[in-house]
Amino acid sequence: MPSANHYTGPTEVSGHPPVKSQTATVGVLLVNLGTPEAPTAKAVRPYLAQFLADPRVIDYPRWLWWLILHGVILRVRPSRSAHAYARIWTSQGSPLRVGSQSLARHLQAEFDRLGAPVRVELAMRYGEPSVARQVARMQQDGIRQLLVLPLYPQYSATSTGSVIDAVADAMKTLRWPPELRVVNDYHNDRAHIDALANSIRAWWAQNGRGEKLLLSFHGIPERYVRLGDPYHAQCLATAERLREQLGLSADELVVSFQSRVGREQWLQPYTDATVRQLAADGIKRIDVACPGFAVDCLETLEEIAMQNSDFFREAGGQELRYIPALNDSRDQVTSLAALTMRHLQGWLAP
Ligand SMILES: C=CC1=C(C)c2cc3[nH]c(cc4nc(cc5[nH]c(cc1n2)c(C)c5CCC(=O)O)C(CCC(=O)O)=C4C)c(C)c3C=C
Ligand SMILES: [Fe+2]
Ligand SMILES: [Fe+2]
Repeated sequence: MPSANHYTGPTEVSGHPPVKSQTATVGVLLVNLGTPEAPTAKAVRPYLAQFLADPRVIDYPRWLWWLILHGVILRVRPSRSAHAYARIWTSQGSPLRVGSQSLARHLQAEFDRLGAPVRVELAMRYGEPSVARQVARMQQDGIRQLLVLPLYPQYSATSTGSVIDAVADAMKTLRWPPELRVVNDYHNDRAHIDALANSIRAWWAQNGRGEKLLLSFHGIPERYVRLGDPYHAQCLATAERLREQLGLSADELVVSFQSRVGREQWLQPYTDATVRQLAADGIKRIDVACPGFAVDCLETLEEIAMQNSDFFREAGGQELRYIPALNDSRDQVTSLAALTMRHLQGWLAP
């Protein structure tokens, strides 16, 4: 296809076989967190070892953290986590992997439909397929312009920042790296907020509305925010935009932070304490959405839909209903395609 991306040369370098003429396309690399290969302690251990050794995730002095990680955490957490993964594992594998792959396929189909010469691939920050593997593969296939889209709507150094590190490391290994762009966040993107609002409205139309809508975001240590991480502010901004779009009063919407690990203070209010408090306040039915997760995973399907649902009922509530993530829905695909096209400006022929 003749376009700004049509790469034809060099066809011959003196003394070397001709380089095959090929149509180079722009590459879009979706990156999600990663997930174990199986819901077993044996498979969860190396996943957690890589994840929790990342200094972007836990910034304690390396030697001290190494002792705690290998001496304590990796002895107990893998079997506990494996048990949680086993509750949500599907016949096709981990929901995070299955959902992310499906989203990548749908996004590729959308670019094909639009006639945009864009190649979409998926990488995992931890585990396989790694960022390094996918970047190298795309470069070998002639990708000369690469847009990285971390599947995290809100920027945090612990998530998006860590993806940027991995991409930078991958680039270091290439003699001729592609031109590079990175989507930092899309927490306030209009089409994204519309997609979230539409999915919640559609879910209410089918299931009725609870007394409160709880938006639960993944937490991070509160100290990281004090050091300059914009994550907290971006979560609150997403929640506020969503509240406006849904036409809810401040009282009808509650924001909380989940998935705390360790003893430090994380962003508050905590989700588990919040659902218990709502039940103690006499609320019988709450709906929970997790707008920080592009795709359903352990943290939504197990921690929210199972664990926190139990907490709510144990504290006197009747029903906690989880509203699924956007996953590979039409709205998610079109909003991410539009976001991507904006970031590709100048790389695609008009
Ligand atoms: C220990 C520190 C952690 C920080 C900081 C953190 C930030 C963070 N995580 C996500 C997204 C996901 N996290 C997931 C699982 C998960 N997260 C942590 C720890 C931290 N996360 C652990 C140890 C785990 C593994 C499971 C467990 O043992 O509890 C997942 C789900 C993965 C899956 O396989 O389904 C996601 C997604 C974000 C967005 C974020 C910062 C904003
Ligand atoms: Fe996490
Ligand atoms: Fe969790």
